[in-house]
Amino acid sequence: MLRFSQTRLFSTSRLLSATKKHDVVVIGGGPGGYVAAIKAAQLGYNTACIEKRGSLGGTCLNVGCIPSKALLNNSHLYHEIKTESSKRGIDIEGEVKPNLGNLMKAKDTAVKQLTGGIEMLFKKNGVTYYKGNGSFVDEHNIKVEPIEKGVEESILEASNIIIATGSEPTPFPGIEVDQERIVDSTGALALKEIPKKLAIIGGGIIGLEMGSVWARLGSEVTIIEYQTAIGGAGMDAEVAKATQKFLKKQGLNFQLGAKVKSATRVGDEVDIEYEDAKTGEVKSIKSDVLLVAVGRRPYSAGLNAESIGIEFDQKKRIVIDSEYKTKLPHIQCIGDVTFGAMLAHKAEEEGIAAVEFIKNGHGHVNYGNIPAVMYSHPEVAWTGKNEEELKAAGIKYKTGKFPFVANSRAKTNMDTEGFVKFIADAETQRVLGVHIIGPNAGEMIAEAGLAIEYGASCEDIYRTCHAHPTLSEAFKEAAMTVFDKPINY
Ligand SMILES: Cc1cc2nc3c(=O)[nH]c(=O)nc-3n(C[C@H](O)[C@H](O)[C@H](O)COP(=O)(O)OP(=O)(O)OC[C@H]3O[C@@H](n4cnc5c(N)ncnc54)[C@H](O)[C@@H]3O)c2cc1C
Ligand SMILES: NC(=O)c1ccc[n+]([C@@H]2O[C@H](COP(=O)([O-])OP(=O)(O)OC[C@H]3O[C@@H](n4cnc5c(N)ncnc54)[C@H](O)[C@@H]3O)[C@@H](O)[C@H]2O)c1
Repeated sequence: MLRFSQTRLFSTSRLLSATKKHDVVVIGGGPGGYVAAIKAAQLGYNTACIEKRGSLGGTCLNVGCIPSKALLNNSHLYHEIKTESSKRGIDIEGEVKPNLGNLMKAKDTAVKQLTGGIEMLFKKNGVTYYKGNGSFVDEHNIKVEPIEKGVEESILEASNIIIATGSEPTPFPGIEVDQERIVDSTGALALKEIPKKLAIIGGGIIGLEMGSVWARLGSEVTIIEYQTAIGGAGMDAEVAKATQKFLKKQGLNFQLGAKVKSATRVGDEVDIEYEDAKTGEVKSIKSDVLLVAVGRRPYSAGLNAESIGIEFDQKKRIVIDSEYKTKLPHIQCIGDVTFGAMLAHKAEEEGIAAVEFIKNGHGHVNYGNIPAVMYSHPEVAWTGKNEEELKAAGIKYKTGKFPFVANSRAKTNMDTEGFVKFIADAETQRVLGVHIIGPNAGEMIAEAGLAIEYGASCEDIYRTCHAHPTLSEAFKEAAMTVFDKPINY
């Protein structure tokens, strides 16, 4: 009934002439949506993906993972060259200075190449790409309002629909983002000059990654965080403490347990007022730029999902069941706009699983083993459980740690900050969680993921031969320390 009454909104002839039929229509071309679309096409479905940004890849490739990692990598190189060259035996004549224009150009090139690459993959796999805003007309029809001039509006009729509309920065009530002096993560990735002073509200992953970038380039960075620990949700408390310590050594300032009351742009400065959550003392600082990074919230504006009865929870997440189905079983939802960690690889996994549910009636994502990586230097990475979670669940565990200062490769690389920490079941030795601070921790954590997925014990890991001299030997030795003694420490 709904379907017929709502299609009357359009003139019949226009609807018929522009209606295109697809087996699967994906709304949103981010890591969740584009992966789902490619997988669906590979499984033989006539598939379309609607994206309104003008380029594929979503938040991650356009204004998230990829541009931030480009800036993190190159600012790290700059900082290393400037501060470490001479002790590594490289003499540099003249001043080493950042070239912000070229730094941004390198970032933009990476973004362009990778987003363009997805368009190629769509072509290769036969996914039809609609550039425009997708909104529900009824339970099976989606209107595409094109972003390009001269392109006709389309109606897509779909047997299966996957919503993957992502997330957006959570606004801070009363603080207006102008993307110049008061910025969100998108603005922080494109500053026109290096701020002398950068204040950041939020000591989560975005705050710490962007704080690292600009501190390396010369900004005096102050992080104002409401909690008494940094790192956001999921970071093991011991790791969070150690992370704060190394970031402090790198020049980042921290105001923890601090409740921001207001931030106002005054000319070319920002006045920020915050309150010590314990004492109530009100303090203020001035900065040239303020980054607001207090989390992200699900995004579904312009989707018209409410009109067809899609259910939302109080946090505006689309409610789904274990097969990613919304209240309407042919409409699934994945990625940032629904439950779980807001991470690109989590969205990708869900994209594949959702399509497999359509095809085979089963799919799989292990939410207990989604790695998280903070791309500071050293990197911070973890997967599985942290100590706090195991204590709360009453599970008996043992921990073991091996520092990179005792690892031969880290030593030869003069890159010894950090450690590998294992958490294992006290009785069975089964690995429950791994938490790493260290060079290339983001790569190393994949080994932990595999171990947890296959139910490996610490012994399974330390009896596996690891090449010498590699950083991964620290991983092996950390596994040894849980129930045995390490060799090199
Ligand atoms: C600065 C920053 C750094 C990050 N770094 C990392 C990282 O290193 N690793 C990591 O795993 N995660 C990172 N993330 C998080 C990651 O970007 C997200 O978790 C991921 O992009 C979510 O994917 P998604 O497909 O669910 O949504 P998104 O990537 O947000 O994509 C959704 C897409 O849907 C489109 N859309 C929305 N509504 C409609 C509509 N009605 N019609 C058509 N199109 C629509 C949007 O334009 C958008 O392109 C970072 C995020 C930020 C902000
Ligand atoms: N490397 C990565 O994987 C990566 C990088 C960037 C972003 N992301 C994802 O993007 C999402 C958003 O990142 P984020 O850093 O904005 O969120 P976050 O949730 O990681 O951290 C937000 C921080 O802001 C603090 N905060 C909230 N309100 C505050 C207030 N009023 N005053 C002071 N502090 C306040 C919180 O306590 C928290 O520590 C996260 O889910 C993250 O997973 C991932």
